[in-house]
Amino acid sequence: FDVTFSTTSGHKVPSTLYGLMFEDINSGDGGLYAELIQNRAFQQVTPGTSAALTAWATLGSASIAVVKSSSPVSTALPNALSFKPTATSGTVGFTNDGYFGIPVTAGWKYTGSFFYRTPTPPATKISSSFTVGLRSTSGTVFTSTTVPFTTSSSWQQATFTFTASSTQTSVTNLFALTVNAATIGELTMEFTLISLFPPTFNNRANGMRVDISEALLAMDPGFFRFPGGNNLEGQTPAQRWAWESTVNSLVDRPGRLGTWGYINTDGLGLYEYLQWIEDMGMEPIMAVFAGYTLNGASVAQNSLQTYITEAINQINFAIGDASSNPQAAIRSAMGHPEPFDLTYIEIGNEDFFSSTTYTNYRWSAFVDALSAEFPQLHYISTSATSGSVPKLTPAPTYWDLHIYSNPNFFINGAFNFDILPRNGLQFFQGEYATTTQNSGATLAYPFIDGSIAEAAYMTGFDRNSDIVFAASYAPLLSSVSSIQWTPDLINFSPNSLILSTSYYVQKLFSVYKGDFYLTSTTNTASSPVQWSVTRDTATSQYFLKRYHSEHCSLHAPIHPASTAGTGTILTAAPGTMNTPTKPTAAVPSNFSFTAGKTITYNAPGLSLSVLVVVS
Ligand SMILES: [NH3+][C@H]1C[C@H](O)[C@@H](O)[C@@H]1CO
Repeated sequence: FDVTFSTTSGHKVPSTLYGLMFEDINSGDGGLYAELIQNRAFQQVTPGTSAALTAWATLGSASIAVVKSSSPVSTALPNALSFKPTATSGTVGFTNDGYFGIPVTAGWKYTGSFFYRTPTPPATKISSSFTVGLRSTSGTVFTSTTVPFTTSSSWQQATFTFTASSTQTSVTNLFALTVNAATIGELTMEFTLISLFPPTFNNRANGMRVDISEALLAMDPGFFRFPGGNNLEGQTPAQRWAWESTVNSLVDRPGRLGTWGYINTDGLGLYEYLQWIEDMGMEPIMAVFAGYTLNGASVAQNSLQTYITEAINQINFAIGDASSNPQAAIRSAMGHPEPFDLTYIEIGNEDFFSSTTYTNYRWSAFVDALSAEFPQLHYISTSATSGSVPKLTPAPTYWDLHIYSNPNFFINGAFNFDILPRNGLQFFQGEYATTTQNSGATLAYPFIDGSIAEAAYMTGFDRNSDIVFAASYAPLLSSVSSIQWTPDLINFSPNSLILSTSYYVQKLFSVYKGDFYLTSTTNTASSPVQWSVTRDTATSQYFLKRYHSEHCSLHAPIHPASTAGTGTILTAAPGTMNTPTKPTAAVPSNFSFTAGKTITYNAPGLSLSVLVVVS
């Protein structure tokens, strides 16, 4: 195929063109959010049930149960772990097995804390010490430290650190809190908010996992859509993601039964999201609950004001003036006096499942009220997973559309945006992924056929980035041990990541998006080769991204001076996927080539190549 491209005509590429969509779908607690202790505060559990003790077990001669504390540590955290030795000597205590394991990594400084009290302290106070540490399930202690205590009926908070001196290949490890029974006899003590963090990204307290953050940072992501997705909505209004329950101290956060059927601690709350997004250099696309819930119901028009006010307060938490606005004052007290950067607000998620209420009143009620309060922000309307541009009043200027399909759809869809009107409406491909094979078979992990098909579709995002301002694969993350939606861009275990073939496609397009799209000859839809050419003005590099579904060569004239070029190619045999057992079955490789007046480049089928030349 001959490709010619202009070095002058084209259009700017928005910095937000490629980014990340996130919600807690087996991906927040135990994933991006770095807390290592599962069920750390017994949130939203029923005392006395075995489920209330998820992840906890006794160690030695002791008994434990979750109780409703007679004097809770806070209103938000009414429950506590009641612990009682059942012997008067020996080491006794309890353990937590983490989120499907706990990594022990040499050099890591772990930071922990817990609240404790003695509901009925002895007349003569007892002073002793707890030992906290990490150990194998067979009792080998990898690291530990001691925390002195004196019995008291009021809650005390202990803080501690310890450092691991070895790296354990197994993650089947335990956090243990023990005490010498000889010192306290059969005394009942209560514990809650028992927390342990590894090193976090940018060393933030209550922060995010380093390896996941770094893998995402390597994608040069332009934006971060949060907190959902379905997890924004909940099954009922009472179960929605309510921002106010996710801020202030961890003792003030009750947690909630998330949309995906497990309890969210909300330790990853609005502040942590915004701080991490800022640390990662991304633009937030912050969603507000808009009155549609996943039981199919919509909040009635005359009951919306509560949620409109909640959305206004959520935005003020992010960008309000801390000296005059109470929600902004919470942000300031948490450590960020200055407003966060915020431009985009999404009103709801996939609201066209509600058929009429978004069109009839919910969109206009929210966007009229919010744009009156915050005229400087951009408001994104949502859609169902397909469908035409929504008929909304006021007409949206930004529209989020989602598509999950098979390789053929994405290969045939490379020109889907070329035919759309240039009338001011900006598109956000907020969720997309190859979820099935062309046969319809579902995918446990992305596979090269689907990832390369996504690349064909993404050449369309480059070419139409005058009206496509953002695009993100979904879902972004999932634990390998607890999965509800496949495939995912990245899967993770407690100490490893599986970067999928689609991860590499997203990374190549995002890292080489440049800042200016150069008009080039194009192919036709469903062709076996699609390409896009962009330029990075600062480095005067040209990026030629090419998707190949079959072997062919491509000739591209390169303007003066270029002699040497560097390239990256992702290719693999049909059906190849990166999995927990074969995490690097398909990874990109780099090469160099001689540039000149033209480039002749042969690429195998099922490949994505990026050719970089300096003009
Ligand atoms: N049903 C998908 C669409 C919704 O917005 C997400 O929560 C789900 C997984 O990405």
